Amino acid sequence: MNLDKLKEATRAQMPDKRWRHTLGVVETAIKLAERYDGDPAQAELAALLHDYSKAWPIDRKEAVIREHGLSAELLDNDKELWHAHVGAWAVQTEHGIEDEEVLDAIRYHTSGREGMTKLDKIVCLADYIEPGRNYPGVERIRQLAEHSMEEALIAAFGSTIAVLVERGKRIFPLTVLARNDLIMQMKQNNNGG
Ligand SMILES: Nc1ncnc2c1ncn2[C@@H]1O[C@H](COP(=O)(O)OP(=O)(O)O)[C@@H](O)[C@H]1O
Repeated sequence: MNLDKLKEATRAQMPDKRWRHTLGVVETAIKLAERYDGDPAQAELAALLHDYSKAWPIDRKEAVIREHGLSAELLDNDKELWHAHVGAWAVQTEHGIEDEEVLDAIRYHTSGREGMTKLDKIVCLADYIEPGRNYPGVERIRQLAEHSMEEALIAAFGSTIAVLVERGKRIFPLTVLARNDLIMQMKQNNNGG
């Protein structure tokens, strides 16, 4: 696999603004991998590809979900969640990406999930805190990320859930499960020393 070709192919899927965001996520994911003993090359690849299908027309994303048997549950939930699953399918199909950890990190980067792997955490958190992000509370999440990915993600998921509640929108339950699971992990780590 040629990383430069993959970069060009990814860039071609999206407008410049989304590409700048992608580069910010790549930079941040590499830093998090270095800080938290992850694999920087794997983090770079997953971050590069995380929004691969974000800018695709909604009909194209829906067709992939229907025609290729992706989680049907997605169709009943916020369309913002679709690109993560469709993106994992697309990079596997179009570019032969077979690293399941990379595919899962792409698939769950928006919602999170229970039992998040280190790579899931790196990509999801990098997406929340890359330098181009500017939303209320982002500075606190960046600060938490200096010492704990789990604490930072608990705050990040909390802020997403709060915004959705504020707007009267439905919440895809996986994010609640992800946050609960991270809180449990923190408690166990604190008790276990
Ligand atoms: N649990 C959830 N339930 C419903 N919508 C969600 C949930 N988690 C995230 N979202 C939606 O997805 C959006 C996240 O998109 P964004 O942060 O732009 O992701 P990306 O990195 O793919 O650009 C949020 O604005 C929110 O509307």
